Amino acid sequence: MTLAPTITERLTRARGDLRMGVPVVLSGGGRAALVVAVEALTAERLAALRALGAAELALTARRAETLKARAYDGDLARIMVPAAADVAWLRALADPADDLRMPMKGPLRSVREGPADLHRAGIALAKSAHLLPAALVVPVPNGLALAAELGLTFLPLDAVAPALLLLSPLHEVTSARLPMVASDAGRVHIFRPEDGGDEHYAIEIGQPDRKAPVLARLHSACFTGDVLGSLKCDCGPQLRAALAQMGTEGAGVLLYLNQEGRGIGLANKMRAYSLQDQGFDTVEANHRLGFEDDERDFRIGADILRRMGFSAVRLLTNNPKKLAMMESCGLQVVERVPLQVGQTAQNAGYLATKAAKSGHLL
Ligand SMILES: Nc1nc2c(ncn2[C@@H]2O[C@H](COP(=O)(O)OP(=O)(O)OP(=O)(O)O)[C@@H](O)[C@H]2O)c(=O)[nH]1
Ligand SMILES: [Zn+2]
Repeated sequence: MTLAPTITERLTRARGDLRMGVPVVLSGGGRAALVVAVEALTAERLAALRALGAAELALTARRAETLKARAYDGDLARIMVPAAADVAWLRALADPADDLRMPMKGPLRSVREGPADLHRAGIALAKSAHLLPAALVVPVPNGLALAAELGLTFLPLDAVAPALLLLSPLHEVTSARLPMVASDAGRVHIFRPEDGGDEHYAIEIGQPDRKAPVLARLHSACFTGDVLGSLKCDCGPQLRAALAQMGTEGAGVLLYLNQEGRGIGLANKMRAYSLQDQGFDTVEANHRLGFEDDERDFRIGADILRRMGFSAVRLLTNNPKKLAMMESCGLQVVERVPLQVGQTAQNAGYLATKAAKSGHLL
């Protein structure tokens, strides 16, 4: 039935549901479970969920490590939720904000038996909704009937798992001329993903030759650096220096990718900043929150460049992962153009950590 939402469209709905605290139904391998993001869970919903059965808390192995909980499933841990546990207990396990003030949260008992695929999908969904990567999972006997009865989004795992890995196709919505400080000959293109996710922007300077390597920059959104002039990172100066170099050369493309906080979203980045004020570095802070160092999908940048007609780039970056990803997406990187600007007393530690732990080139 062509009017029914596709699996990708249902995933987008599911992200909205999770952000509101509404459970979704995940089903696969003859099992089904209600899944809700801990960050948005209310006491009323928790009570209603517990009336349906025993709950398990799915956390990433990164978060479990800080909590000293066993992660029998490799990349994640399934924590048994005691009968007396309330929303505050669950939140404290999901959110590291008070870890140092209240380090003893256990003893935590992890589930060892049975598959973790529904839990894994729940965590992936919470991450993609830019919520803390923690999901409450309540097994139910008949997921499809329950979803129909309660009007919940129903997600079959065999379709969801591959869809979560796919890059949603993007298309250009519109473009317009934009004279800028860096160049009079600017044009902003808006690209929209078909899955209803965040739009991304391409800022084209001049009229770059599609047959020659283009001076290109993949810039990830940084509200604090780009807009507020934060001294904690180098994003704002990098943004302006990249545009200035394109202006001087007369041609280039800067992609402004809405992947705030290396893909974890602004709220989680601010949580990471609070942890950094407690003494953790940029990588440790991500891990304590349950994220990997870098959750960005650089395929988006390669896809947009290709759609604009480019096949080779001179890439402005210090990040070797961006170079590797461009190449693996079929874009030839003929040159890495270093972009070292904006060093401050406040970001020296941040830049040193990126060089030491994330392989950034100096
Ligand atoms: N999670 C997290 N994100 C941060 C932090 N500081 C900056 N960011 C984000 O990191 C991203 C910076 O991206 P880029 O400018 O592409 O930096 P990069 O990966 O170092 O690569 P190049 O600048 O190309 O060398 C932006 O999305 C920022 O919002 C932090 O401490 N934690
Ligand atoms: Zn920044």
